Amino acid sequence: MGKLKIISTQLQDAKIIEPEVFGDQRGFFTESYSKRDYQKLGLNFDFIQDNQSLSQTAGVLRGLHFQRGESAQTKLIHVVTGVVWDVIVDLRQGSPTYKKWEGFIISASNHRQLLVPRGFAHGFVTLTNNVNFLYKCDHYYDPAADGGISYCDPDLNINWPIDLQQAIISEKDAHQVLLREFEKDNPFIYGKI
Ligand SMILES: Cc1cn([C@H]2C[C@H](O)[C@@H](COP(=O)(O)OP(=O)(O)O[C@H]3O[C@@H](C)C(=O)[C@@H](O)[C@H]3O)O2)c(=O)[nH]c1=O
Repeated sequence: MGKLKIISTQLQDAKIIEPEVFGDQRGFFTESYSKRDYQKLGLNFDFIQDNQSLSQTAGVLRGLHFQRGESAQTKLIHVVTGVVWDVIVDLRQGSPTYKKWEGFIISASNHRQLLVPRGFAHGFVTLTNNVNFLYKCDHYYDPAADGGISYCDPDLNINWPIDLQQAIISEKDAHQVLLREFEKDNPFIYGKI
């Protein structure tokens, strides 16, 4: 059992969590997730899918992604090798932080976890080679509800800490629509809160 530190962010309901890390001459040990301890902090989620991605080089940009409506996912993310700049955007109409974004350094060495609430878009860019990125989700992958918006949407104006011309981006993410176009076709990405 380790002590968890929970840190608020500028965005409503999004949290940074710092698990206790026990270091010794071999390296370290940490409980990367304990349902019981998270529940004690009011982080009461039923995580049912774990995902891992490897990004082989610095400059890989993934996002911005979310699942719509009933299939929306809470994500609990962390990094086990390397460093990312992670960004979240509150897409919940009615939220006091609707359409605001915030970025965080999440790395293997800072052990930080980011709790991304349902109704948020999520993305990251790798700042080192060989980034192993892990996240838990509380809803299964639902390709029919898969949603994405452009990482360079001028209405969001995300200040990515890299040269975007050099970024390595999937075909899908290179062609994501702007939030305002997405919302025209899908008036309720998540619903009003
Ligand atoms: C997300 C996901 C993808 N896939 C498949 C679909 C596709 O063929 C392949 C690669 O998917 P993508 O290109 O969407 O992978 P990626 O761009 O890494 O997508 C991820 O990006 C980050 C930012 C997130 O927030 C995640 O929720 C997820 O959307 O994996 C699954 O089978 N299950 C899943 O849960």
